[in-house]
Amino acid sequence: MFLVGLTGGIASGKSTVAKIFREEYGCPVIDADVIAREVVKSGKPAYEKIKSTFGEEVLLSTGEINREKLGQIIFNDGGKRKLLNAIVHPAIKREMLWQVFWNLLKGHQFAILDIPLLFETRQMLPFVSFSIVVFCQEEQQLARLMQRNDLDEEAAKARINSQMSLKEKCELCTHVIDNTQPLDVTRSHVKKRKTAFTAALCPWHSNVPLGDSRICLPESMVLLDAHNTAVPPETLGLASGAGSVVFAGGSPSSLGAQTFRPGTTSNRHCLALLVEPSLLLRITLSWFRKTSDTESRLVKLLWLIDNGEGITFTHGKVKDLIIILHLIPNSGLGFIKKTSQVSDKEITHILSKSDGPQANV
Ligand SMILES: CC(C)(COP(=O)(O)OP(=O)(O)OC[C@H]1O[C@@H](n2cnc3c(N)ncnc32)[C@H](O)[C@@H]1O)[C@@H](O)C(=O)NCCC(=O)NCCS
Ligand SMILES: Nc1ncnc2c1ncn2[C@@H]1O[C@H](COP(=O)(O)OP(=O)(O)OP(=O)(O)O)[C@@H](O)[C@H]1O
Repeated sequence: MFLVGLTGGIASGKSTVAKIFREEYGCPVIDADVIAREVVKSGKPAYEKIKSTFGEEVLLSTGEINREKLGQIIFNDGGKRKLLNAIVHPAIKREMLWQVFWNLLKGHQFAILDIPLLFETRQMLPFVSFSIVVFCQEEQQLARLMQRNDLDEEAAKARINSQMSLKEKCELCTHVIDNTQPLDVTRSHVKKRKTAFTAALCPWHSNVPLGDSRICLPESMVLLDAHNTAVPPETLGLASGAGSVVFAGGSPSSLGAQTFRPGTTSNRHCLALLVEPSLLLRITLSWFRKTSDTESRLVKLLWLIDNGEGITFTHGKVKDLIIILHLIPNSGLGFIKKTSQVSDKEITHILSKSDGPQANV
């Protein structure tokens, strides 16, 4: 599975384009604005922090956040905006990764992440393989924003100026969708992009971008086991291409971090086995089936993804089957590591008995 970041300026047409992807092509769209509303609902941790940081004056009589009031504050004060972002953005990122994971389980080959601040915060940038900027002219943006939100020019400009300019974003993205014309023209641009993304789907392992620092995950990891002896060359290539940090060691408790030196084969004591997402999925699903407490397991899994950590099963004679669930652009899902003696059949058997992760790496 790969992810496509959809961004632009305020009111440049992201939601309009996202709707076309979703309704006309059935693409899953994960919308940061929608999530941003969910995570600040009354009672949620972010809500409590907003209340204590900004005071009761940003609440409605119902107790919910007064979005208009909070908007007036943060779009006119960079310091306050930073405060709000620091409260809300981690929760948005977490929920986005959660939804990405669900879409993966549903078998979607790619998902669109609609993120207005993709390039400003850069939080989700490491996860996207492509980025689309929805572009329109400055005067169109201003007019559309004033009309849609019923804002005067000054208020609309404050919102526009709180973001990176559209021109700058166009230089950072991989694709631009021109939304300066009537919607039918925009629709035809979306169609072209959809076709390009579908064409980008190829066997997951041959689709890993090597050496492109912009779209590789700097923090992507491969887990290596010091007791094993062989490193498949493609794994080395992948690791070095992705600028990976490699963890090496003999057991989960003795795993120590060491930086992988791209291009060297000096770290001989390891076996990192890449498997197709379908196998990973089967393993993951078999794990979920075994528990009535699926939700908390998923939360934990998400945490592990979020933190780029692994999961260790310690059932039976195999002690170090380690599954790394780490989203790698273009690559499917991540890495699985197991000891060389274990066959897939044995893994299935072990997992059928396993009661889930016993220790985190
Ligand atoms: C300030 C809030 C309460 C205003 O709510 P309101 O309903 O008026 O606007 P809405 O949430 O629909 O956002 C509209 C657009 O404003 C822009 N925007 C929103 N927050 C920000 C921000 N912190 N910085 C710059 N632009 C922003 C985006 O382009 C977004 O699409 C709300 O936007 C918010 O909670 N923002 C912080 C969370 C955030 O950064 N959201 C953007 C998604 S990453
Ligand atoms: N091609 C177009 N022609 C005319 N109006 C358009 C066009 N595209 C979008 N609009 C209008 O412009 C406004 C902003 O569009 P939209 O809500 O899609 O922007 P957005 O980038 O998602 O905004 P935000 O950053 O606030 O989430 C809407 O009222 C929409 O109907």
